[in-house]
Amino acid sequence: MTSAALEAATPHPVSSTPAARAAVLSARGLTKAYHATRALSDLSLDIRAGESVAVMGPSGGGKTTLLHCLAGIITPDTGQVLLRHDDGGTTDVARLSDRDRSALRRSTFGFVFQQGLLIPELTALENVAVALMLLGVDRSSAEHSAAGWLAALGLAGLEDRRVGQLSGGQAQRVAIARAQVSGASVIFADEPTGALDSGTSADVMDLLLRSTTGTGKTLVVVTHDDGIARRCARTVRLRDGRIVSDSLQAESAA
Ligand SMILES: Nc1ncnc2c1ncn2[C@@H]1O[C@H](COP(=O)(O)OP(=O)(O)OP(=O)(O)O)[C@@H](O)[C@H]1O
Repeated sequence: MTSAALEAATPHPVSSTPAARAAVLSARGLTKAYHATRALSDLSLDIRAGESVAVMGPSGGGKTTLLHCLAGIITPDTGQVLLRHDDGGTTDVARLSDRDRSALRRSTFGFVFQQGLLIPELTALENVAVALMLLGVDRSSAEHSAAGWLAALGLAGLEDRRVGQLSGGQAQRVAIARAQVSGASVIFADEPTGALDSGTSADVMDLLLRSTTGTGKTLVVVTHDDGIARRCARTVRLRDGRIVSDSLQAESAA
């Protein structure tokens, strides 16, 4: 697979001009508590367009809560999540209605989780195409785009397999395709390789990076795996809902 093939499969390529390196997502003073548990504590973070950010730290440190706030899956108790648009305008994701946050998640964000969240009754092709059909794209066009993404991720020939007939690594590649087929510009991944062996994990992570930051998109990955974090350009460590370190990798895949 070449990056040209990936770009060809991307229906809405994202600009990678220097101007696009401004923060695409800015968390400002995020606080989130679950009863007596403070999951996030006055947390601020800028994520630049086109960067890969690994979010690490001990269990219970607030990684998933941060990712869910950034992605508009949940709202913080206080603070802002500013999403910058191509025209320079911003939206505070934390202040949108449930309905608008759902629409934003479908159009602008993509998600890859540990289990892939694929629908077992559907084929690989249908699992990817359904993301476009939910946006109103007709079935034939959706399946055409889905087939392009599957091919770009090395899954040509497996389009008609159901999820149970795929290996863990193949299923995660389907999930990567589904996360991006709608033209999402920011991809969120929570332990995307957590269920894979180390060799497969490295391959899937490389594909995730090449298909996202490799084509100008932004990737935020929650991981416990140092090997995955080292492949990202930047690592942010959380503890007790606060950022305790934020560092750039000297060398990385993105
Ligand atoms: N829905 C919830 N209800 C109650 N408490 C929650 C909920 N979600 C998270 N928490 C608590 O908030 C804190 C942060 O959780 P979070 O899942 O963000 O941490 P994490 O760093 O992702 O942990 P892990 O590495 O174990 O997945 C933890 O103490 C957790 O128990």
